[in-house]
This record gives sequence, C-alpha cells and structure tokens, in this order.
Amino acid sequence: MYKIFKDVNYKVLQEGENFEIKGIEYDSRKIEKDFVFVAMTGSTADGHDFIQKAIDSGARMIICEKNVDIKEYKNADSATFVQVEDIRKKLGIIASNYYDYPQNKIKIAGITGTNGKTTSSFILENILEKTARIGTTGNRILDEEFETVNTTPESLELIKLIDKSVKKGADYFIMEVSSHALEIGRVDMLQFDSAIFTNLTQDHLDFHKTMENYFNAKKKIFSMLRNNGTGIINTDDKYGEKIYSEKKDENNDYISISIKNEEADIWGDILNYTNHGMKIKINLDNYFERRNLVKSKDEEEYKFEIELVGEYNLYNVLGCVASALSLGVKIDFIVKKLQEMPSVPGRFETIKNNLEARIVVDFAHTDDGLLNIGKTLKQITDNQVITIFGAGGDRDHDKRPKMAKAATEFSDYIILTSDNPRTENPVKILADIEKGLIAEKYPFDKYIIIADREKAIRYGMRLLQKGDSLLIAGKGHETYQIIGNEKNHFDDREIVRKILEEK
Ligand SMILES: CC(=O)N[C@H]1[C@@H](OP(=O)(O)OP(=O)(O)OC[C@H]2O[C@@H](n3ccc(=O)[nH]c3=O)[C@H](O)[C@@H]2O)O[C@H](CO)[C@@H](O)[C@@H]1O[C@H](C)C(=O)N[C@@H](C)C(=O)N[C@H](CCC(=O)O)C(=O)O
Ligand SMILES: Nc1ncnc2c1ncn2[C@@H]1O[C@H](COP(=O)(O)OP(=O)(O)OP(=O)(O)O)[C@@H](O)[C@H]1O
Ligand SMILES: N[C@H](CCC[C@H](N)C(=O)O)C(=O)O
Ligand SMILES: [Mg+2]
Repeated sequence: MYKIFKDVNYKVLQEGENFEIKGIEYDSRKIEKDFVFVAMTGSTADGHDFIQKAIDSGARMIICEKNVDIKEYKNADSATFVQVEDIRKKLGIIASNYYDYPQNKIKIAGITGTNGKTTSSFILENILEKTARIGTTGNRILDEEFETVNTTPESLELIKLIDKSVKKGADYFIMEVSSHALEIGRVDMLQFDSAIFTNLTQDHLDFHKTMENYFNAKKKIFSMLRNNGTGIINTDDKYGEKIYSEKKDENNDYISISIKNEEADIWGDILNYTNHGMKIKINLDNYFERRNLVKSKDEEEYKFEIELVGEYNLYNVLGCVASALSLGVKIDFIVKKLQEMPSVPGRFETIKNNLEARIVVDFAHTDDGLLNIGKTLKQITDNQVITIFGAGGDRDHDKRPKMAKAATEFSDYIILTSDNPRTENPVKILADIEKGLIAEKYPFDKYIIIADREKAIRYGMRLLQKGDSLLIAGKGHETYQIIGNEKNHFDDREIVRKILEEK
C-alpha cells in the first residue's frame, strides 16, 4: 500500500486497514471503491473540502497537503490518511510508482513553443506509426479518441494516458508540452526522446508575468531529454538561437532548423504556392554530413508538395522531419508521408464555397499567430483580406492591442468580435483590442466592432467579394463560446456553412 510513496517524503496521519489500491484520483467525483483520493488546493476550489465525499464514494486512502482533523470525518476509522507537502509536484512520482513507470516503455516526442504545437503534433502523427497524441484538440490512443480540458494534463492523467498507450500497443507518445505544464511540474517525471522548440512570442503573461519566466519555463524541456534524446530548435527564433547556443555542446544531439540560414542542420524553402498548399524544398546535407550518416544521394535535398500553407508551417514541417529522423524514421518514408498528409483541423481550414473567395478558419490567437497567417493569406489573395477576430477573456490582456496592430499589417478591413469572453465584460475586451487600431501614430479606420460573433461572421460574409479572403481567427477547432461560466455550442465553420446555405 505504501509503495506508491517510494521517493516521496510522507507522514502517516492515520494508519487504516490494508487494501489493494484500485485507482488514484484527485477529483472526488471520479472516486470509486478502494481508490486513493488526493486532496489538492486549487485556484477555484480546495480538494480538502471533498474528503468526506471521497470517503463516501469508496476512497480508503486520503493523501492530503493540509493538517486535517480526521475525527471530523464520518466512517473514516478504517481509512489511511497520509500527508505530503506540495502534492501537485509529487503526484507524478506517486502515479509513476503505481503504474510502474510506463513512460520508460514508450518513445515520447514532445513539442513546446508559443505557436505550432498542435499543428506539429498532427504532422508527427502522420509520419510515425502506432501513435498516441495528446494536446489542445483532444487526446488519441491508436484509434480511440478522448476529450480533454488541458493542452498538457496533470501528471496523474499523463502517466495514466501513457500507461494506457503502452498497454494498447502504441510505440510513440506525441505530446504538446505547454509552458504551464513545464512551470508547475506536470511533466517532471517524463523524459523526452525528442523535443521540439517551435518559437517564443508573447502569450500567457497573465500566468508567467514576464517573458523571461515564460522563456525559462519553455527551456526546461531540454533538461528533460533522455540520455540519447534529441533536442530540435528553430534557430530563426531569437529565443531558439539562445537555447541552441547554450545547449549545442552538451551530450545530447541538438538539431537546428531554419528557413533563413543554410548553415542550419536542416533548412527549407517555399518554392511556390499551389492551389491546395505549397511546394517546398528541404535540405538535409548538413544534418547528414555533421553526423557522418550515409547519404542516399549526392545532395540530401527533397522538393515536394504538401497541403499545408505558409512559412510558419514550413517551420512545423522541418521540426517534425528532424524529430522523426531522430526517432529512427528514414527520410524517404518521411517525405512520402508528408505528401499524403491532409491539412490540420482548425488550422488554415478553408471552407468550400461558390463565391470564388477564400474563407479560412484558423486558431491564431496571438499577435504573432495572426501576423503569420495574415501575411501568408495576403500573399495568395488577389483582392482584399477581411479579418475577424477577438481575444479570450481571463487571459493575457497585454496581447490584445498587439493583436490588433498585427491585423492592420495585412487586413484591408477588420471586424472585432468576441472570442470566449469568459467572466470578463466583452465590451471591455473589445475596447482593449481597439486601442491597437486607434494608436496615435498609425491609426487604422477600416474596422467595425460587432460583439456577437455570429453577427460578425455574417457581416464579414456580406462584405466578401470575388478574389477576397475572409480570415476568421482565434477559435479554429473550438466548438464552443464561453460566456461567463457557461460553455455554449459555437463553431465558426458551422456558422459559415449555414450562411452559405442561406445564400
Ligand atoms: C489554473 C489551472 O491551471 N488550473 C488547473 C487545475 O485546476 P485547479 O486545481 O485550480 O482546480 P479547482 O477547480 O480549483 O479544484 C481543486 C481541486 O478540487 C478538486 N475537486 C473539485 C470539485 C469537486 O467536486 N471535487 C473535487 O475533488 C479538483 O479535482 C481539484 O483537484 O488543475 C486542473 C486539473 O489538472 C486543470 O484542469 C486546471 O486547468 C484549467 C482548466 C486551466 O485553464 N488551465 C490553464 C491555465 C492551463 O493549464 N493551460 C495550459 C496551456 C494552454 C495553452 O497552451 O494555450 C494547458 O496545458 O492546458
Ligand atoms: N510554427 C508556427 N509559428 C508561428 N505561428 C504558427 C506556427 N504554427 C501555427 N501557427 C499559427 O498559430 C495558430 C495556432 O497553432 P497551433 O494550434 O499549432 O499552436 P499551439 O502551439 O498548439 O497553440 P496552443 O498553445 O494555443 O495550443 C495557428 O492557427 C497558426 O495561425
Ligand atoms: N489554449 C489557449 C487557447 C486560446 C484560444 C482562444 N479562443 C481563447 O479562448 O482565448 C488559451 O486557453 O489561452
Ligand atoms: Mg495546442
């Protein structure tokens, strides 16, 4: 019973009856007979308030952080009470002990960075075989899909998911690693066989406070590489360059990727845009030469078409090529898989229409994300680019005017609207964004504010002319709009299709 506490400091507050542990949960609503309940203090609730509920549901061991008065609980005489300090950080060790370290029985490919994690995880899952994938849009183990709350779940969930993946026969666990997860220790018990750093631009400063903290959180992933694990770094990014120069001489292999510098291990270029994507070039000469690998031809260079678009997606592709190579996949196979790969849901997702215009739904929700997709769109649009976007409530406030400023760089017309206002006043959020449009130096006046997102999309669709592009940004794959504490069904793609049908 106590073997789950190996390598953890703990204090037994009450020794109960011995029993075989059937499961561990920190949410009282998931407790079943012979379970262990972990009481953690959270940001909105306190798990210690649910100890009685957990006992009533069958918990026979309570792990708590605080000093609890056991006499207060009913039917608690035979239960074991154990106290552990800073339990959220220790949960990963407890879970690993219980599930017998499944993380050491599978190859783990992590992706971190402000933008491109979800996209890269989809690219990688198309290259690798027998995979599990976890991230923002949901979790998948082989052909089974699960919903998720967080991009990177709490350590207990993570270890459970890895255990399930191992038991179902997956060979690779592909995961988005959020800065929150790195900061609060959700992934402390993992070692990565491959870790990609995509980029770092402003987001989540509500949580990290400064860019330096945010950067240090992201960087942590490279101290979690397995002995023979590989770090993959976008050295065109200034933070990436910094990590690369610090790390490149360490024991692990570090692969640099670039689209600006032919000195990088793996570099690429966009040759041209096509009707369905773009034609790219990938050069791996340096990678092969510097590692004394046998080349299959004189110059390790590949030119081919993919369905993804934009420079930023070339970065995602290069990172995944490096990751797959480091995991032992052959380059010919990687190139074949990339050519067959479909686009990613909610990422530059184009909605078919007969208006001879391009309607794109995309998850860009930072100034950098908007700028990247917007510039790409501008390049391939004959006439006007109309952009609809908002900014999430209860999230980074500082990015709001910056997003607006970014949108002015490629938009001919802007429609500001709501994007998950959560518990904030939507009008206040929109006013924050608007500040970036009415800036003193370069004011931008071709815009309208329509708080209701459906109405905003309708307005945008009405403006749309032949040869134009309509960018609906911020929600991508999301199928909800969070207003207050309520989650209402809302899907940008569905709304567009409904309006098209009405036309
Ligand atoms: C601020 C934060 O990180 N919150 C996370 C945290 O919630 P919490 O501990 O504060 O939960 P709480 O509601 O206060 O409850 C406290 C405890 O009481 C328990 N409880 C509660 C009710 C009950 O009836 N019974 C019960 O036992 C809860 O299970 C919990 O253990 O622990 C939960 C379980 O792991 C997370 O789902 C939750 O993420 C919330 C949803 C969140 O929004 N997190 C964001 C900030 C986040 O982590 N984002 C990153 C990055 C996203 C990105 O890249 O864009 C991510 O990885 O998702
Ligand atoms: N490598 C990249 N660099 C910059 N922008 C990108 C990159 N890849 C994708 N984007 C843009 O950012 C948006 C979000 O991409 P994606 O969902 O892949 O990122 P993410 O890192 O998973 O984000 P989140 O942390 O919110 O889950 C995309 O819709 C696209 O507009
Ligand atoms: N995972 C990110 C996604 C933001 C997407 C946007 N639609 C919003 O709600 O702000 C977050 O929670 O900050
Ligand atoms: Mg994501």
